[in-house]
This record gives sequence, C-alpha cells and structure tokens, in this order.
Amino acid sequence: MQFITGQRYINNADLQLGLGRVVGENHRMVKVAFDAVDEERIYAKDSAPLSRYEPQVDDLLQHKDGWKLTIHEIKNLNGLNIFFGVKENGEEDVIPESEITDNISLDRPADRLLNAQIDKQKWYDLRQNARIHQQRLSRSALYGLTGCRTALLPHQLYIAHSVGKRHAPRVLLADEVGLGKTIEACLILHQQLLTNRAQRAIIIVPESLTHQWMVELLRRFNLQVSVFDEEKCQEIEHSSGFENPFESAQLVLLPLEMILESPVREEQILAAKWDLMVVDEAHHLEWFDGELTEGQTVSDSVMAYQLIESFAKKIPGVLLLTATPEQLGRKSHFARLRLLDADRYHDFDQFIAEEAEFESVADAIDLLIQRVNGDDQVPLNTIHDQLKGHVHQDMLDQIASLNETPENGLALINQLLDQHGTGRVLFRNTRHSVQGFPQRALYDDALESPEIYQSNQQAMASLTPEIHLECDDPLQWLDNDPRVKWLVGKSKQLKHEKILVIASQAQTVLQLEQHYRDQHGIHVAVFHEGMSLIERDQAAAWFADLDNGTHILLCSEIGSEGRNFQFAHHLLFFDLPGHPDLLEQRIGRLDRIGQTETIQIHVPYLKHTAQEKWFKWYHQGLDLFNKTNPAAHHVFTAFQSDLQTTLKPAALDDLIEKSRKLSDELLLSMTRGRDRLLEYNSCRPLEAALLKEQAEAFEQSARLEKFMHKVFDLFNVHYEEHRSGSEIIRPTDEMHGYFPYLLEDGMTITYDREIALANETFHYITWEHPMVTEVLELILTQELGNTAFAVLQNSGLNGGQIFLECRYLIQSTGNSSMQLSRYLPPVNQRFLMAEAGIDVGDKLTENLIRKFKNSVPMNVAVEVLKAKISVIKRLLKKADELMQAQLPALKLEAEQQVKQSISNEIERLQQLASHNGQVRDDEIEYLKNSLELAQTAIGQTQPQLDSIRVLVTM
Ligand SMILES: Nc1ncnc2c1ncn2[C@@H]1O[C@H](COP(=O)(O)OP(=O)(O)OP(=O)(O)O)[C@@H](O)[C@H]1O
Repeated sequence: MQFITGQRYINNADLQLGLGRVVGENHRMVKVAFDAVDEERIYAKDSAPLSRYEPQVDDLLQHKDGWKLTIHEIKNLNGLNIFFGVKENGEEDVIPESEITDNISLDRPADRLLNAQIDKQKWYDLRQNARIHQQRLSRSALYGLTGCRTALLPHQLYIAHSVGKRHAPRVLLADEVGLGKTIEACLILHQQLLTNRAQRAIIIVPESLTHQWMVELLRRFNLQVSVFDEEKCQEIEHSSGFENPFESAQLVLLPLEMILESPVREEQILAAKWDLMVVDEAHHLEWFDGELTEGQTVSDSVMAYQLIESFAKKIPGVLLLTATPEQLGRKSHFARLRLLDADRYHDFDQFIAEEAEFESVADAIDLLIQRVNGDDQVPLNTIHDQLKGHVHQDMLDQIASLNETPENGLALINQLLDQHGTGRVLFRNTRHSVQGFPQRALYDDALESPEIYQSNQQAMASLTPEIHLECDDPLQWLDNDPRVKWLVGKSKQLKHEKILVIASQAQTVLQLEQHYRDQHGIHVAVFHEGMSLIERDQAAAWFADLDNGTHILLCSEIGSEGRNFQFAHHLLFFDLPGHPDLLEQRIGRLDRIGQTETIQIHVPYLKHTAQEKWFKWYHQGLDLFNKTNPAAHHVFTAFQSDLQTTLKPAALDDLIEKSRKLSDELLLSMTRGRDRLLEYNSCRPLEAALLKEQAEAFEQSARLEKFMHKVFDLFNVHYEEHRSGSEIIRPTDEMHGYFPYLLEDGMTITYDREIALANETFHYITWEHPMVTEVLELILTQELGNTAFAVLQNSGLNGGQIFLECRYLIQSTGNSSMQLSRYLPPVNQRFLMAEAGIDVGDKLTENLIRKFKNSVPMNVAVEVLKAKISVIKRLLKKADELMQAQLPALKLEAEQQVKQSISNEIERLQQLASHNGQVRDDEIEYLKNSLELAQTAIGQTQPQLDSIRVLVTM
C-alpha cells in the first residue's frame, strides 16, 4: 500500500475507531489519526490492518459538517480522491477525501456477502457466541476480579471490588500480616488494567520482595511485569530508542532502594506518565514534620517518604500496603493517609480528635447490627442518643422511623460506615474479622547464660550478645552459646519438618550456617541482605522444594518481611527482635493464608539477660506469641525506655504488669472505637458474601470449556484430556497463523479453580486469561464469520423463501480510557427480514433456526445468492432503514441509562464528600467529565452491521 498524507483508512481490526486519516509516514511506518476517538496509532506499513476507504459512484457520502451527497464522479489529485455529487436539496457539491466525516457506518459484511464471500456456519456461530460472552463480561462489575489463580475470599473480594472500580483509587491496604494485601493490590491492579481504567502502573517494593511480586503477578494474574534495576535501565538507554527507560514498559516493578540511590532514576520516574503506583511495605516511609535545616541529614525512611510523596503528587492512583501501619507511630500513620489525600489529612490533631468520636458511632452500629439480626429488644432511643451530636439530623430521623421500616437498618449501617472513620481510604482486615486461621503453640526454653557473655556487660544487655563479643576468634561463641546446641538439637529432632530459623543479624546467620556445615555436616539454606536477589530466591526455592529441598532456612531479619513460607509449620527464633512489629512480621511468615497446621513457635532465651526480659515482656506483657496484638506498638512506645535498661526481677514483673494493663485498656478502647469501625468498614460481611456468590456465578467455567473447545476445533489447536479436570493443548501443522498464548511445546490447562490452585504448573484458563481475551478479540475483529448461508429444512415454512438475518452492533466510539462500556454496554440489534420487507425475528427465533438449519455446499450457496441478489439488496436496505428508525429511541434509552448511573454515582460521592471529606474533588470531576463525554459519544454513535446470514427454506 502506498500511503499519502490525507488519505482515509479503516482499521479492519477495530471498526469502532471510525475513519482514520494518514498524518505521517516514513519508509517503514505510517501514522494514522482516528479523530472520532481522539487517538493516533502507528503501524508497520507491510502489516498494517488498514483498508483504504473508497466509496463508489452512487454511494451516499457524509461531510464532516453533517450534510450528505450522492456521488456522481470521483477524481484523483496527487493520490487523494475528490467526490463530486448532488446533495439532498439537489445542489451540486464536492467532498475532498480529507473532509469525509470521521464517524462512518461501514457495511463490511454486506460488501462481502454481495461479493459472494460466504463463511462457514461454524465461524458464524462462533462469532455470535463470542459477542454474547464479550458483552456479558464488559457489563460485569466483577470483570478483572474473578479470573485469577486465587481462592475467592470474601474479605479480599470486598476490598478489591470497592476499590478496583474507582477512578484513580488512592487507598492504604493495611490488613494484618499474611491476610493477602499483595493479592488485594494485584486484584485491584488487574481490574484497573483489564477495564482500561489504568494503562501504566509502577510497583515499588523492598528489593527482597521483587522476585516474589514478579512471580505472584505472573503466576496468579498473568500480568507480565518488567523488573527494573540499574543495569536494565542502562541497557534500555543504550539499545533502544527510549531516552527515559521507564517509558519502555507499561507495567514496571522495581526496588525502592534503587530509586533512593539514584536521583536520575527518580527524575525519570517522575517524568514518565503513570496511572497507578503501588508501594509495598509502606511502614518504611517516615514523615519528617518540619523544616529541614541546611546540611541536616535525614534517615532513609524519611527520604523514602519524601520520594513517594513526590510521586504521589503526580500519579493519580496510589495503593500503599502495610501490615503495621502504626509501626513508626501514629503521626507516620497519619502521614501515609496524607500521601493519599493531602487535602483531607492536613491536620494531625483534628485527625486524632475525629477518631475520638468513632466510639459512639461504632456502639450505635453494634446495636443496629443486633436489630438487623432480629433483636427487637434493642431500644431505638439508645441508638439515637449514641449518635446525637455525631451525625446529621436526617440520619437521626431515619433511626426514629426504623420501627416502621426495619429493613432500612442495613442501609443505615452502610450510611454510617460510609460517613465515619477512614473507611474509604483505609482498609484493615484482622484475623479476628476474617477467622479460620491456624492456632499457634509456643515452646520456650530457658538456657543458662554462658561465661563468655557474663563477663561482657554489653553482650548481657543485648538481644544479640554474639555480635557484641570482643574476642580474637569470631566463631568462639558458637561453641559456648547454648542456643547453638539447642538449635542443632531442634534441627535434628525436627528433621522431617521444614523449619524456618530467624536471627536478627546476617553475621549470625552466616556463622550458624558455617557451624551447621563444618561441625554437623548439615547443609542449610541461608537468606540475608548481603545476598543478591537471585541468590535469595534460589535459597527460598531450595527451602520450598518438598522433595529435594533443605529442611532448614536460616534468615536474617530482612528475610522475615513479606515472604511466603506458610508451607512450613515450625518457626525457630534464634533471638528476639527489638520491636513487637518485627516479632509479628516474623510469625507472619508462617501465619498466612494457606497455613494448614498449628504453627509451632520455638524460642530459646538466656536466663538473666536482656533476652529473658524481652521474652517475658512479649509473652506475658503482650501475649504476642499466641495472637497478634494491635496495641503492641503503643505499649512499646510507652515503655520503650524501661525496656532498654537492665531491670531487676521485681521491676520486670512490674513492667510486665503495667504493660499488660495498658495493652488490655488499649485493646478495649480500640475495639470500642476506631478498630471496630475499621473492621466493619473493611469488609461488610453480607455484601462480601454476596460478592462471592456473584463471582462464582460469573466465572462459568463449564461454558468457557465448551466455548474453548469450539475455538480449538476451528483454529486447529489439538486438545486432549490430561487427567480429570485438566487437558493438554498443542499447536498442530494445520493451524493457520497465530493462536494467542499457545506455547510451542504445548501446555496443560484447567478451567477449574481448585485444580489450578492445587497445581501451580497448570495454566488456569478463565474468561480473564489473556488467551481467552485475545481469542475473543481475534474472533470479533476478523471478518471471518460475519457472513453465512444456511437452509431451513422441515421447518413447516413453504419452500423457496428467502430470509436475511442482519445483526447490528451499536457501541459508542470514544476515547477508550473512558471505559464507556460500563455505562453503555454495546447493543446487539437483530432483524430477520422476510421477502416482504418485514422483520419476523420474533417469530423465526434463533432457537427455531438452530433446530431446522442445515448447511449446503458452497457452490450451491453462491448460485442461490447470485440468483437472489436483488432481493438481498432490497432486504438489506430495508434492515438499514429499520435500524435507523429505531436508533433515536435506542440512543435516548442509552443516554438516560448513562445519565442515571453516572449521576447516581456523582450524587453518592458528593454526599460522602460533604459528610466526611473522604472523596477527592478530582473523583467527582472525572465522573462529571465522563458524563459529558458519554453524552457526546452517544450522539455520534452509528450502528455497524456486524454480521449477515442468508436463510433459504426447503
Ligand atoms: N485469595 C487467595 N488465594 C490463594 N492464596 C492466597 C490468597 N490470598 C493470599 N494468598 C496467599 O497467602 C499468602 C499471604 O498473602 P499476601 O502475601 O498477599 O499477604 P500480605 O498481607 O501481603 O502479607 P505481608 O503482610 O507479609 O506482606 C501468600 O502466599 C498468598 O499467595
């Protein structure tokens, strides 16, 4: 094809783009502007899916300004066509090619049929089937959340469903350790990407978690992420045309450390355009509240905060993840909320004051829940009094009317939750609310403190005495410290179990590993910050290997963050960490979703040393080994200085007593107020359970299997049963061209979630799997299957009649990021034209046709077609007229639907904004803008003839 600027082209694969205009070209590429949807696309010339738009004499042509002319003559000037003709009012006029309207209605199937291009019935059926499925998917609010290799857990579905559908969501995911924040973030990301709400995303994680994130994204969500490090950036800069390496990929994963080390990369990230940023382990971000003086240095966590803050100001969507949101204090917790919405969270004192109000609201919600559950004894005036002064009068009035309309109780609960607390911005599920987690069992061993430490004050006062020893032989402690003997003894005793050993320092880990190897001939895997990422992942994989792996993994503290080791049931603390959050992180490695047994926690400590003090404080003061304690952080802050000093036994008992008391008080007040509200808000159980039901109904795996078998048959992909519930698929020599995601060596697939979860090597095929989404796209954008011919036998109808089945697709053109299909699902309009020129679709239904239809040899079909060409042309014209006649009503209906659904959303957000300010202005603006764009798009919508079938009775 020779492309000339100004020529008009159609994208065969996507007619919805409207008519394109060549705006530039070079020897290899051509750039086409699709003005109807405000998009520019670049194609390789030799493979561009483009067809020149060439109207013929007698065709009706529309000008950009709306008027039309019937073409009488076509002239060509320098490769561009000029159309001469007569307008509807009889005047002569001219339309140069460049001035043809961008919104055209193309009758590709009609052209093909009239040129005797008839497809096989099977392709026609497949196209219709694919259309039905695609429409079902594009309408569902669950699309993007159910097709991943994850169990459908209500608390995760609830969060993902609340957040994934938002424009530019900005939330803090703060589930307790191991409850699935990563999965929730990935679900949200997946939905945003699949529904086009986001196109470019950046994920920033601690270096040690990069690989794990990459694997989770790929294995569970089929998301191919580009992992960036300094080397990769340089490689892209040198070998590709990208000046900014971060513009070379849509989905980027990189370690926080890398950006902290390089201002250049920071600048480049800021310069690249992103829709969404995910930051894992966000408790490392520390807010510095004040002015930095010149020359003042700040910690890495403060730098990290400032870095993420600068990104958060530019990137519209932000997901922050942390299991320990208050690890660096309440202020830092507030500061993370401030990253999400600086307007709403600008005053720390106000934030604290607001939290004080939550208790009354939470109490009222409790009482309402009791009423909703059928307890009529709960007095309404008590609820009323609880809320008086905390909520608006209209809500108080609603409470008063609950006697007459008890079913409104639930709506009222939801309203209260919407309007109070940090609910829209912060989500936190706890083991208490999710339930079903394993038990923990503690085995502690008090060991005699060895001589070498007793002579060293620093060692005695430290949780890691071996680090503080000053002696010539750095390995001497290994022979003297009874914990080493204890560790080796436990390792031998538990030789058939996987055991995770955690020590604070990398140095300790390395020395212990050497000891195991040299003194006992035991090879163990190690995991510490001095290792490269690949080495760490290899170590974790060696430990995870159930058949040939090592049964011991020795980790430094860094190994205890974010990693998945729930296949192990024994956790050995070689030492204790100096902060309760770290202790929770350690236990969280095993206490995660997927843990099937009681977690056995083994803790040795040296008597009369700091270790004993901390052990007792954690155990007796906070009960931390048995369960997570959300108050631990505050108690630690209160008694931090006491914990740092050496305590006499009586003073320790006193400290433990005071800590326990404070912990109990705090827990009580938290469950009274803030946490209870947060818990209700993070997962409204009824809605969550309903979502799970809907998700199960939506996944339709049996239908998918049937559909894919038809696809495989037609595309000549081999499939055979592997074992029950799974099959093997392979390419064949008869395959025509490309089949998406099919591996050359074949692959084992399953459509069953349970089987997919149990067999990680199987590919889990769902309606959201890229193989399926691309196949649907392929079927619907290719022309094959948009024409067909069939005879109707024994239908009871007189023989020799001809019917024309025309299907039109009405879907709005428009900027794809508007995702209009949510508000304006495509309409599929069917007309079955009888020879008399009337639509008999309601009599000759699809079911009847399926029952009586038969195919005929192609040459017979072509003969009949030729003989009946004038009838077909007449019926086509008639169908077009019917379509045009129905269009205004369909558009009006669509407009009303769009208006209603977007206006409802705007209204809800405005209400929320006026009550608790948790809705950002840009969210409301976005919706208002969407409404405007949607209305324009509906106005411009033109029906497209999508397929056409000739039916002849016999
Ligand atoms: N819906 C699910 N289906 C299957 N496995 C899941 C699901 N949710 C979570 N898991 C598994 O449970 C473990 C914990 O999940 P995840 O890593 O998302 O938790 P987290 O809250 O991010 O943990 P941490 O606080 O340690 O960062 C992981 O191994 C994850 O793969």
